[in-house]
Amino acid sequence: MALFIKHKDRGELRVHENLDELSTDLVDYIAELSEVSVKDRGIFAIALSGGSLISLMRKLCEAPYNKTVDWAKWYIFWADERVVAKSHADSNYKLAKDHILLKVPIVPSHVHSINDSLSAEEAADEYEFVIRQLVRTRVVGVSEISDCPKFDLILLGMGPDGHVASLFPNHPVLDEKDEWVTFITDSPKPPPERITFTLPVINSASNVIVVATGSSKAEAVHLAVDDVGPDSPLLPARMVQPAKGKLVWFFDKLAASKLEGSQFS
Ligand SMILES: O=C(O)[C@H](O)[C@@H](O)[C@H](O)[C@H](O)COP(=O)(O)O
Repeated sequence: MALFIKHKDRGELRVHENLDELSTDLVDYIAELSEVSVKDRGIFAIALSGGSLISLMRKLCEAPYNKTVDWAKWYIFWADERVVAKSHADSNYKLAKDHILLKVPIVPSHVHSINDSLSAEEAADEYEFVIRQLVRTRVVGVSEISDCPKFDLILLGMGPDGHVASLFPNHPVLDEKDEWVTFITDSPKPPPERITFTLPVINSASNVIVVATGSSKAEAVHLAVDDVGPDSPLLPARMVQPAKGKLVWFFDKLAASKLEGSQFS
């Protein structure tokens, strides 16, 4: 049975028995956030990442969600993207398109992916420009506490090194304060060229979900969530701290096995 825990300062932790249970809870929670956002703003602006997260979201294409979710109100973005052609197997856009976007009635003009004919730097600049236009028209909300966009939901996976989006440990882009979207050309996880939302944008969202599964993530989950003290490495996942928004972690038992209390091992 799943265990839901309110952590004193790291948001809500949801630990699941297995991937099937996690996936069911994840899509149910996303559908709930969509409903609330559509009721409040008439829009659900959601940013995706790549990795296993997308296959864990596939139940959204099935009953009841394929009929009950207000797909026409969804606007899709990417929290990070690999700078490759949209038809390339490494493209986060292609991953989401093949598994989800083609299978639900999302309005094609609401899907905002990067321009794959540009360099990483140009693609990041242009993507930020696109988001700025959509903030101006309030398709994307605006944060009350920063000049950042306020996405209704940002969905992140986490690597075994604790990276989220394309924010890797000890990389200088972790310090980026001014840009909304930036680029890297030296990603330790291939492919090397990527664009990514910066931490101020992630931390201005109304809701952030981080999904981590499997035993290879257990140490990073411990470092990202537990009170490990200042001498431990500061992982990008630990720097995910929405100022006003709600943070929810979705783990399976393996990823949660090194969390303090170790009731999950
Ligand atoms: O572009 C990417 O590489 C992804 O956005 C990346 O940040 C991913 O979400 C994590 O690496 C976790 O991936 P897994 O869930 O597949 O381990």
